[in-house]
This record gives sequence, structure tokens and C-alpha cells, in this order.
Amino acid sequence: MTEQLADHYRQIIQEIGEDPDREGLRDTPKRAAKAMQFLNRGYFQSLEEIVNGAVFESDTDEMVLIKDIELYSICEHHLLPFTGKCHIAYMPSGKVLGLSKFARIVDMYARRMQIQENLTRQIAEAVQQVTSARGVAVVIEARHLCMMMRGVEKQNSSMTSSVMLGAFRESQSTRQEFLTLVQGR
Ligand SMILES: Nc1nc2c(ncn2[C@@H]2O[C@H](COP(=O)(O)OP(=O)(O)OP(=O)(O)O)[C@@H](O)[C@H]2O)c(=O)[nH]1
Ligand SMILES: [Zn+2]
Repeated sequence: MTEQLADHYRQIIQEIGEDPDREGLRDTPKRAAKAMQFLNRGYFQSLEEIVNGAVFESDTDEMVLIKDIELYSICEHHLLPFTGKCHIAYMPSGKVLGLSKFARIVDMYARRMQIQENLTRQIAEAVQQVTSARGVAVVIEARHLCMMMRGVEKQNSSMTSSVMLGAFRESQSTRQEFLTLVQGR
């Protein structure tokens, strides 16, 4: 698969008008192929595999918030990166999830071709599925390189997307508590 991808990258380099055989570019098709595979490795992971059974019994029913999980993804329209931060909160219902697994869930979905809104929803639904929580909230703040280094070339705009499930959707005070905690940086 890497070889085939590398052949395509070689062709792209040629089509662009560069010489794929010049010294600096000789290994580039293979490097680019490996990089693209890395950035899309989320397609080959499953929720079960990354969670690895790290769901623990707990009596806590108060909000748990994991803030500022860094995120790197690829926009499905231009195949250019978007990067930012993800905040996840949930209201446990008898079960809590291992802390690192939130970051692994973010990565599993971010390492695919995405739009930010869908990524936000997929993370929220995955946390809900794994924890059976009373509610899950996810906020992503990101900057899209397709808007910065090409197209409209706006350097300072960012996009915030959110998905609220269960208690965060039904209770305004829960939602407010979450937003206050996220903004209190
Ligand atoms: N809602 C949303 N839009 C995105 C995301 N990533 C990229 N886009 C947008 O997808 C749109 C694609 O628009 P098109 O008009 O088909 O493509 P384009 O001609 O390259 O668009 P421009 O970027 O405006 O030059 C653009 O408005 C992008 O800004 C995302 O995560 N969410
Ligand atoms: Zn884009």
C-alpha cells in the first residue's frame, strides 16, 4: 500500500512540474506516503481496541472534564490540516473511563479525513457508547489551514463546534457549568 501511494505521490510531484528524481525529492514520495498513512491511521483502529477495557466502576456522578486535548486532523475537502483543542466532559453513571483513553478516542477520529462538526459528534458518541454516561459534551476549537494558507487566507479565525448529549442537552445548568469550566482558563 505504501508503494502504491508513493507511486501516486511521484506522479503528483511530476504533474506539478517538479523533478521527482532530483536529490532532495528522491525519497519524498515514500515519505509523503508514510506521512499520509500515519495521518489516516484512525481508519484501522477500533474503539474496543483503543479503550482496551479501561472502564472502571465508580460511584461518582459529578461532572468530569478533560480540557485542552490537542488535536491534529485533515480536512476532507482539501486534505490540509486543521489543528486545535478538544474539551470533553461527561456525567458518569456507575463507570469512568481511563483518562488517557479520551485522548486516544480524539486521535482515532482525528486521524481520518474529517470535517470538524462530524469529528466533534463522533468523539461525543464514542464516549457515550463506552461509558454509558448520563451526558457527554464535546467542544472543539480549531484553525483550518485551508482557510489560512490558501483560499480566503484568513490567519486569525477559528471555528468552535460543540455536541451535547443527554444531561448536557436537557439541563441548562449542567451545560452552563460545563461552558464555565471550559472557559475558565
Ligand atoms: N463546515 C466546515 N467546513 C469546512 C471544514 N473544513 C473545510 N471546510 C470548508 O469547506 C468548503 C469547501 O468549499 P468549496 O467551495 O467546495 O471549495 P473551495 O473552492 O476550495 O473553497 P474555498 O476554501 O472558499 O476556496 C470551504 O468553505 C471550506 O472552508 C470543516 O471542518 N467544517
Ligand atoms: Zn479544507
